[in-house]
Amino acid sequence: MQKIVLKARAKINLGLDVTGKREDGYHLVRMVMQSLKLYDRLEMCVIPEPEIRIRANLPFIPTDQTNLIWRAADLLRREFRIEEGISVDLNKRIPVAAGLAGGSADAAAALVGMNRLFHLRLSGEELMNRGVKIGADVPYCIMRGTALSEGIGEKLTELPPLPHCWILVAKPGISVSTKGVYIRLDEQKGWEHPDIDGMVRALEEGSLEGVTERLGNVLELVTVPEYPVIAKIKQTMMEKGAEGALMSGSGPTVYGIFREEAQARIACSAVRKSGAARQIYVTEPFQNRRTDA
Ligand SMILES: C[C@@](CO)(OP(=O)(O)O)[C@H](O)COP(=O)(O)OP(=O)(O)OC[C@H]1O[C@@H](n2ccc(N)nc2=O)[C@H](O)[C@@H]1O
Ligand SMILES: Nc1ncnc2c1ncn2[C@@H]1O[C@H](COP(=O)(O)OP(=O)(O)O)[C@@H](O)[C@H]1O
Repeated sequence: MQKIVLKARAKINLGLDVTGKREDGYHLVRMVMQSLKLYDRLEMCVIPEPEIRIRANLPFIPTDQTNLIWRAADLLRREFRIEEGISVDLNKRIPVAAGLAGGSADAAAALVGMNRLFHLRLSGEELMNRGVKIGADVPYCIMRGTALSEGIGEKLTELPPLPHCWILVAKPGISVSTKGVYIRLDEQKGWEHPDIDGMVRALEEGSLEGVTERLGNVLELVTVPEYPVIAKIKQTMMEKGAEGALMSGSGPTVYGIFREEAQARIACSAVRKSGAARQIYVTEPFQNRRTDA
């Protein structure tokens, strides 16, 4: 049986602005997205039984229909009337419910895997159109690299790569609901919008400083007052030499951007010592777009 291995990359939001709301409750966003080298590993193979079988290395990851991998496989199995089943072995390394799009990245990888295993010949764009039915960030997780994300997350524009740097990600041991954070943002009277256009220009100029001085995420307006640990981690990272630090997505993960690996590692030890987070990784931007959907 043919077996394929895929890497599902985590993402961070360098910029996240909310500009409106659709009638179905989804928010209109303007986000600068960046993939990370941090990844989950998926091993996929076709099985004769008409089932979607998922196994995961961590006990708390759902392996039933609520797993986004299951939904991705089911979507293509139904559309293409595939009779065989699929087995997926998930090795999860991306912190879960963290604002790092781990589930969306897994779903994106599963779509790509199904496309290859069953020779469906769908283009990247065709996969992205299906991906958004699973989650707003799935199309971006198919594209990867540095991108501007608009609409609810499905309108994507490729951007020049983030200049090389080191990224420290730290997830505090709290859980926040993405839906809840967006709903609570609606209670805010208005907010200062992050300079997304300026960040795009900085990327075009290849200026890391231009990016780091514009890091901004309006969802922090909801989470930072409620969870002081987020501000605490940001402060520790800044004190240890980060060029900038921000919460990713709906949180609670905080990342810091460093010019040198050694600084990132010192900051990593400081965050660990402070007890503010246990899941902490030093990683780098991942810049390869998916060319082989
Ligand atoms: C906040 C972000 C930023 O990149 O990332 P995460 O924190 O999830 O990583 C995304 O907008 C999350 O995208 P994703 O997690 O794929 O969203 P979905 O599963 O489609 O939606 C979860 C819930 O979030 C809300 N939602 C999501 C996206 C969006 N543009 N507007 C919304 O209001 C909806 O209430 C929805 O029910
Ligand atoms: N493949 C998956 N990996 C992780 N979580 C998943 C997956 N499929 C479904 N989930 C569920 O989705 C929730 C959010 O997961 P995740 O994608 O890691 O969050 P976020 O979008 O905030 O990064 C989890 O609590 C989990 O129950």
